[in-house]
Amino acid sequence: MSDLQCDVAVIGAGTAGISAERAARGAGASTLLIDPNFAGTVCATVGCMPSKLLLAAAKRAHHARTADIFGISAPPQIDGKAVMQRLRRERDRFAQGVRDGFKRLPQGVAITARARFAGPNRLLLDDGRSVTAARTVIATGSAPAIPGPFQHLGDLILTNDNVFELPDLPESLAVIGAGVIGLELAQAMARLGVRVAVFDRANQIRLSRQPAINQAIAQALGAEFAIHHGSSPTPSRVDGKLRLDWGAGRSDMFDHVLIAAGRPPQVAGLDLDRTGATLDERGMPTFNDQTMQIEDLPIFIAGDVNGARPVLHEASQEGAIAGRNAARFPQVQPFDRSPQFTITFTDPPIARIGKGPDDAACVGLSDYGNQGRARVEDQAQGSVHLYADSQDRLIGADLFAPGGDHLAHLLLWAVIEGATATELLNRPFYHPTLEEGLRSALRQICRASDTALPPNQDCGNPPGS
Ligand SMILES: Cc1cc2nc3c(=O)[nH]c(=O)nc-3n(C[C@H](O)[C@H](O)[C@H](O)COP(=O)(O)OP(=O)(O)OC[C@H]3O[C@@H](n4cnc5c(N)ncnc54)[C@H](O)[C@@H]3O)c2cc1C
Ligand SMILES: NC(=O)c1ccc[n+]([C@@H]2O[C@H](COP(=O)([O-])OP(=O)(O)OC[C@H]3O[C@@H](n4cnc5c(N)ncnc54)[C@H](O)[C@@H]3O)[C@@H](O)[C@H]2O)c1
Repeated sequence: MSDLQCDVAVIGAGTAGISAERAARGAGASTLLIDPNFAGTVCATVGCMPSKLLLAAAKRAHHARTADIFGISAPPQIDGKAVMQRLRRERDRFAQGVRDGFKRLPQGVAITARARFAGPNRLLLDDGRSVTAARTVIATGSAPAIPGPFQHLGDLILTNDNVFELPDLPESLAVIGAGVIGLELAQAMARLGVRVAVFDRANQIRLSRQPAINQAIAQALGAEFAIHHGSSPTPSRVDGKLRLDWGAGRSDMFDHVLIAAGRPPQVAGLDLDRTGATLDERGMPTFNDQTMQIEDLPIFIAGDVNGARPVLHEASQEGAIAGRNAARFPQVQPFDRSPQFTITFTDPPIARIGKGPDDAACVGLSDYGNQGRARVEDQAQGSVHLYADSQDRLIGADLFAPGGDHLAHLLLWAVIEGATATELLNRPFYHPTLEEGLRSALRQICRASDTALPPNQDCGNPPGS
């Protein structure tokens, strides 16, 4: 079979791979983009977008169910088939957009095959062809880990790969893993009327660096569905349904189990040992996170597959850095990376920004349990913890608060700008907004760091702020 040649081969046509190929080609390299499916990215097909579509339906149901507090009664009728149809209709539009992008690639760039290394400059494709590539970008993503006891349960098992294909909502769902995927999908399903129970082997929620926030998450979400900590239940199939046993005689039956127990990098089958890279006990190479280069090899690694920052905007940026550097190799250029930034789209959302409490000289707390605008909207719960250095400069935040996905962006941008609490307090806060709630935390930081409050701003609060 034929041997293909290129300056830069990109393995994996997900978010990181698409971005890497574009950057390498933009920098003048001849490229190949290799993927067995070209079905669309994980984000569009089975990740970010369908999960947010399910959460959006759940939010509508929740608002309708809780409207009576406003004097409005609208008990929701949930048509599970229609919920899943709308999800797939919208999801398919996003996925089609990605596939349309593949059609616009220059002829011959997209290679439909699975690749593995035969050497640092040589790839073998599963259709018998081979590729001689001066440089390669690995962008093969991650895949759900299925704990051993669940591996033989056949159609009772769901992961993010097939849960969005359900024709109808199940009546009951067990979820293994109280992490990001587990809690987003558990809350969505529960709000859509599914009986949900979440199991996690850890003794507590660990989504936040702030223990008080982890407790608040457990309390708030635990009021909507059962969360069993410190448990790795044993599954069995009984009369076509799933039975879970989790010690001390406790057991329950479910229609399905959704596995959300982490997503390890997809490196199996890549034969990375043929690249000359030193691999750790998990088979992972070391790489520079400012250049995405593996050691001093002509090989770069971007996106979930490097296991460092497994979220979309990072995959996209890492792909751009890797693709550009692959094209320029050996003149690779380091790029500054932005602070850590993750959002879990529960209601309220959970976010981590920048550095955490261990690096902070002072901490400011805004309690959203009685915040004005949050009360107006019947969303008053949670808190924002802001971290600052000794000069009252913001370095990070942890939050679980209404509007948290938006607040998190403001805070991240303030951290990137190096803004101080005083400077932020000196900016206008419209009334009544969720943003106003941040002022308590900012004022606490000014006091703790012995920095003056802005002299031209009132330090009181308008009613309900
Ligand atoms: C349910 C869920 C919800 C999520 N929600 C969010 C969210 O709201 N916000 C957010 O920021 N992130 C979210 N994420 C994470 C985000 O989806 C990922 O960080 C992102 O998709 C990673 O992109 P990637 O390019 O690294 O991998 P992928 O998009 O998975 O691409 C990897 C590609 O590599 C290909 N491949 C694998 N092996 C080979 C091989 N040997 N040869 C050739 N090709 C190969 C695969 O076919 C695939 O196309 C979510 C993830 C999941 C699972
Ligand atoms: N909003 C977002 O940005 C978003 C949404 C979904 C997914 N993601 C990405 O996907 C990644 C994977 O998400 P995830 O939720 O699968 O992983 P995770 O690491 O967030 O959570 C996995 C959980 O499963 C538990 N667990 C593992 N094995 C277990 C077992 N055998 N029994 C019981 N519990 C077990 C762990 O203790 C952990 O709490 C995330 O790290 C994130 O990067 C992001």
